[in-house]
Amino acid sequence: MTEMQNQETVLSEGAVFYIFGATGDLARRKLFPAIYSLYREGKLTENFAVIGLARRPRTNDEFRADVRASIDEFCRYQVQADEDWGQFAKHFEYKPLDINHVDGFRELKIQTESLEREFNIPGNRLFYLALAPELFGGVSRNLRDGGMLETEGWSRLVIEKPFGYDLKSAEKLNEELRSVFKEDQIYRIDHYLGKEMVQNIEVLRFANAFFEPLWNNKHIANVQISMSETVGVEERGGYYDQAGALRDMVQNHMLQMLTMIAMEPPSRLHPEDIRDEKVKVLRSLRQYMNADEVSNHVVRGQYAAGQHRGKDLPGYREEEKVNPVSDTETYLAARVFVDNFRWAGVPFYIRTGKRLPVKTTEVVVEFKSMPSNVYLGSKHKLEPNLLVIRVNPMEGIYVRINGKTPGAEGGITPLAMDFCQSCMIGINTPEAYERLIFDAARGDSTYFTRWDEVAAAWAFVDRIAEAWQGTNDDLQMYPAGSWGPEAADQLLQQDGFHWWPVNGQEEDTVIWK
Ligand SMILES: NC(=O)C1=CN([C@@H]2O[C@H](COP(=O)(O)OP(=O)(O)OC[C@H]3O[C@@H](n4cnc5c(N)ncnc54)[C@H](OP(=O)(O)O)[C@@H]3O)[C@@H](O)[C@H]2O)C=CC1
Ligand SMILES: O=C1O[C@H](COP(=O)(O)O)[C@@H](O)[C@H](O)[C@H]1O
Repeated sequence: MTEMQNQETVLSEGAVFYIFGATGDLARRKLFPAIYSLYREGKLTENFAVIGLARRPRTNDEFRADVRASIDEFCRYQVQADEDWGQFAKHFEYKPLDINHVDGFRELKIQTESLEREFNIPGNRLFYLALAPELFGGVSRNLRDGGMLETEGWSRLVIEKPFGYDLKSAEKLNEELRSVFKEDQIYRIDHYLGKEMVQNIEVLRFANAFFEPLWNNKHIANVQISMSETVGVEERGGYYDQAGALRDMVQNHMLQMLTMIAMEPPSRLHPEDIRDEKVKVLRSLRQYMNADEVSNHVVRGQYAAGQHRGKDLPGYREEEKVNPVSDTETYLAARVFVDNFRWAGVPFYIRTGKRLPVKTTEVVVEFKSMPSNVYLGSKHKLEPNLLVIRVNPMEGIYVRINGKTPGAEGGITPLAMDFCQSCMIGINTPEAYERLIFDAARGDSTYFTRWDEVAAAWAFVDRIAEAWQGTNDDLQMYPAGSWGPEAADQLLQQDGFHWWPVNGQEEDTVIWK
């Protein structure tokens, strides 16, 4: 199924899932727990198998023990009883394989056919590459040359970011994949698109009569997308030092969220119609024409040594596998414009950073203020209405309106209408990877990025990267545990705005009042 959105709630047909990189971090923390959750919820029935692949030797029993340990540590469901575990675990096998050797793929074919017979699976094959992107091309070719794509069912490739380093390398990678798979067989993961509240943006916008008529430059003053993280680069210093915040977060997650906010209503709720509208937004992004424009609109920073909740934290340059004189940005804020009819003149402010005081992802839509002085006198300044979509880790929707101050003569106070989804449903909502693996298996590509989206996002990001090349004049250091460079605040002050909520809070999560 490529065109229509598949609304199937159970994977009735069954499939073999191949986890390339089965001994790695992503498989352990996200993929195995996601598969278990799907099974526990009945979305995967008994007609599935999982084959873990990596170079390290493992017996099937050792592999199943690894999978169990990962579920015990990271899954939102606990394994209930040994019989249940045995029933689930028998679907897992391991094959040691170096992706560079085609012989291993021929053996994999034999193993696959045996599992397909055992579990009554009609030849559907989902190849999940939890591998470094340099290996994607080789795996694809060897899947073809080893006969793995000769099947009566479907074959799909799921790949992780980063999708290239810039537009040129992304094009090359895409050509390698496309020499084996068709575009509609390729599922490019952006895990933010699997998040509950990111998917909710469409519903909020298109299912509520009171948002869509105001959703334009006549009524919206600005949009803010903030993704702040308390963590540093952890053990990913080698990768991150090449990527930085621009490639790690902006090229994918931030621009994807921006497209969800800014896109036109799709003609139908079909994957290609939705993706058509998203790519139009990416193509409408105003390109910075030179280094001056980049420095006027983009702030980059890097964390220095600092403190968070009384704990001393090292600077970025002291992190493992990071170049001690690195200029890589760990913080980025930018003023972005979507130059189309709906959004002309509305700034979209985006910011992301590591080692900030709070872990939170939020989208704030700030509406234009009412002309208060007409009826209140100029001494009253009304606060603007806000719509806040709280994505992560708290999920919810906050709407701020103005109301009469109780008991006071003529007083006006901002009131909060705060829907805390996490408080009502708890953290037991499906994780992004659960949704995305399930969507890929049922052939729904809505929340995966199409090649033209990836290319348009790189074209935007490349201009910034090029302007930064060979100079670090504008790189601002900020203490770990702070809200990043002051220049990011000035970016908004220049336009008469400020970041919401006002910075400086130290709580576990941002508090909206
Ligand atoms: N970890 C995360 O949270 C996220 C990761 N990603 C992306 O996902 C991908 C995987 O990340 P992650 O799991 O962290 O990486 P790891 O380094 O932890 O794992 C890499 C895996 O690749 C296997 N591997 C390496 N070379 C070969 C080879 N020649 N043949 C077969 N297997 C090989 C390794 O196993 P062995 O050594 O046994 O061969 C290992 O299982 C990367 O592209 C990363 O950027 C994206 C978002 C989040
Ligand atoms: O893709 C990435 O995302 C994480 C943040 O994801 P979240 O779901 O925890 O908000 C980020 O830490 C990482 O650097 C980046 O590669």
